[in-house]
Amino acid sequence: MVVASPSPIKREKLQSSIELPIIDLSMERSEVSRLIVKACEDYGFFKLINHGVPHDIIDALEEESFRFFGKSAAEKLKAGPASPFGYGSKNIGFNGDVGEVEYLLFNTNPLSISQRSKFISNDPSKFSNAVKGYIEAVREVGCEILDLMAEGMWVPDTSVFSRLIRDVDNDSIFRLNHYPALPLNLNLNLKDRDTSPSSALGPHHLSQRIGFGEHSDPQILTILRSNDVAGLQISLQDGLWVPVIPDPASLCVNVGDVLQAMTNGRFVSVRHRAMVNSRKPRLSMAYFGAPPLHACISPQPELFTPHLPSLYRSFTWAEYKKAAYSLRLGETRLDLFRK
Ligand SMILES: C=C1C[C@]23C[C@@]1(O)CC[C@H]2[C@@]12CC[C@H](O)[C@@](C)(C(=O)O1)[C@H]2[C@@H]3C(=O)O
Ligand SMILES: O=C(O)CCC(=O)C(=O)O
Ligand SMILES: [Fe+2]
Repeated sequence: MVVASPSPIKREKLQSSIELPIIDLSMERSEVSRLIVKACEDYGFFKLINHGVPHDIIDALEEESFRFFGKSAAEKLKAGPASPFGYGSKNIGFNGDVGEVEYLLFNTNPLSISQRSKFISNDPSKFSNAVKGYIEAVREVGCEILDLMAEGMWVPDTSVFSRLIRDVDNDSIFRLNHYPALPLNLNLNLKDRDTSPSSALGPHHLSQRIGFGEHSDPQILTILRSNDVAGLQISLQDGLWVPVIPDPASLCVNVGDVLQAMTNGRFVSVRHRAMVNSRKPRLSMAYFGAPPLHACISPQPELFTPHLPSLYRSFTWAEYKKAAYSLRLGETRLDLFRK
């Protein structure tokens, strides 16, 4: 029997907020590709500015998302359960993980979005157009970033990564996460105070509650946009969590497990999590670019060196996905595919 996680209240050492590398997509191409490669090697994460996703597309989706999450629980449950697509609350995946989050998960196929929207909105075409418009725009950014990565690593076939998420059979998914603000009684609960001097939690030094527990993303890359509320943290060294400064104008890009394997470990799929630590609700929208199920994933031979031969065995995305979905959120599943 699967047992739910214990209480998500945690007291841990936090490093003060860091500024991730900020990459301006409007800069000169070879410089952008050099900076992206460096960020993916050093952090596995970066922020993208001047990304070209129109503000009205982002605003429309934010508005539609808040409209949905503002509905009554009974109304929202009509869009669930998330098995795997649809509405979910607190339960994440199928293996007992829980967090202070509610979410909508979609397959990025336009037809599937139209059908699902009927259970989500009173104006399904308005909702589905907002989701489709955003996904289309963000996928283009994803393809561009993947091409820039290949160029920056001197991989001759520069579409080797982007081809996988452009494929008509790509298995990409899209997620809207809503982290409700803490109820006032929890916000003021003295026993939840974090007295650690290194706490970066703001003036009240409240202990944090886990919204979305620590994990790496299984896919190729993730593009995440959030409102102006803090919550995302990344694990740079073992046991040290670093809060990411929220910036609604930028997109936060991170390397997924598949890209770590394809780059033979040169890029890192970094563990991250989202906390609920605010009096304001947090909304994040995450595009997870994934290959077709039958696609064969293997490290790029150009990235082998005499000191670093192939680290991972070849596998299909279907094989990897099956392993990921059969394990807990925090599992380091890519290790199962090491040679
Ligand atoms: C516990 C789980 C939730 C998850 C599937 C998994 O079994 C392990 C990976 C989890 C994750 C993390 C990134 C994405 O948010 C996600 C949609 C994904 O592809 O892998 C989630 C899965 C989920 O919430 O269903
Ligand atoms: O909401 C966030 O900032 C992070 C969510 C996340 O990591 C995920 O959905 O995989
Ligand atoms: Fe994630």
